[in-house]
Amino acid sequence: MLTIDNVSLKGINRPRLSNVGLSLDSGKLIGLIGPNGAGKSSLLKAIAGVEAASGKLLWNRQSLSAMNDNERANTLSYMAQDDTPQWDLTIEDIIDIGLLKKRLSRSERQRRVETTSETLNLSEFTGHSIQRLSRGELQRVLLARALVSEPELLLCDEPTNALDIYHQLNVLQLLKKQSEQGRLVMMAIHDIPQAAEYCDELVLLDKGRLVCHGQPFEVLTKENLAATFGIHADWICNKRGVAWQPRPL
Ligand SMILES: Nc1ncnc2c1ncn2[C@@H]1O[C@H](COP(=O)(O)OP(=O)(O)OP(=O)(O)O)[C@@H](O)[C@H]1O
Repeated sequence: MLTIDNVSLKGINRPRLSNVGLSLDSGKLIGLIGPNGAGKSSLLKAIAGVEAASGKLLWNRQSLSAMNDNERANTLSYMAQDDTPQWDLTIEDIIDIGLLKKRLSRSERQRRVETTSETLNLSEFTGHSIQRLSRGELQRVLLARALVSEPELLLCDEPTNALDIYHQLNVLQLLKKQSEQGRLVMMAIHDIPQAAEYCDELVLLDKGRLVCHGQPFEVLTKENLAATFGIHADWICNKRGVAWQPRPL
């Protein structure tokens, strides 16, 4: 269980996070939603320890900030938004970085890198330099680097934003599966219908504040969508499923 207690992070004109408090259970896929600048990335960075925030961040009652590098690496993985490594390394080298702090035999490392690579449809790029990949291919490599250590807590900042629709669905199903295996998976996501369909719970942020946390139907109310995104959205149910029609207020 992740406990986020009164977490704040300073910004330039206004706080990036203001007294955010949440309890999130393992075994769930959590979607972080909110408009640009709401604080989604800031919250993921604070949990990952990339940014030093005030307040408490506890993983199973143990302080994340008190963990040493090895303990942290054995607990969580963080996939940043739009990370662009400049090194001329192969995709296997990059995925293997996710195992740097794990004490595994060479063969076990190799096995895990291969399996994760296959899961993300990256096998055809074996031996390729990451400098020759498209943005979407690179995004899948960076997700593989986060997944390969099989972390209890997986933090992904917009893991699908550069992907084609096939790979978006593949990654969402994969993250869902990770949560079903007992992990806590948190992802920032802008696609509201996908967030509603795949996530067990949503966390709606706006201007660094927590607006609402709950099941998708509890969070995606007309009032919340109007107040945070400035949109009016009708959810339409018909024989083909559920669609939504957003328009500016
Ligand atoms: N390093 C930084 N120093 C100061 N302020 C920052 C920094 N990074 C981001 N901010 C500000 O903090 C606020 C929250 O940014 P954050 O990146 O967390 O938003 P977000 O919800 O992830 O947005 P987006 O949907 O655009 O990715 C924004 O107003 C942003 O301008």
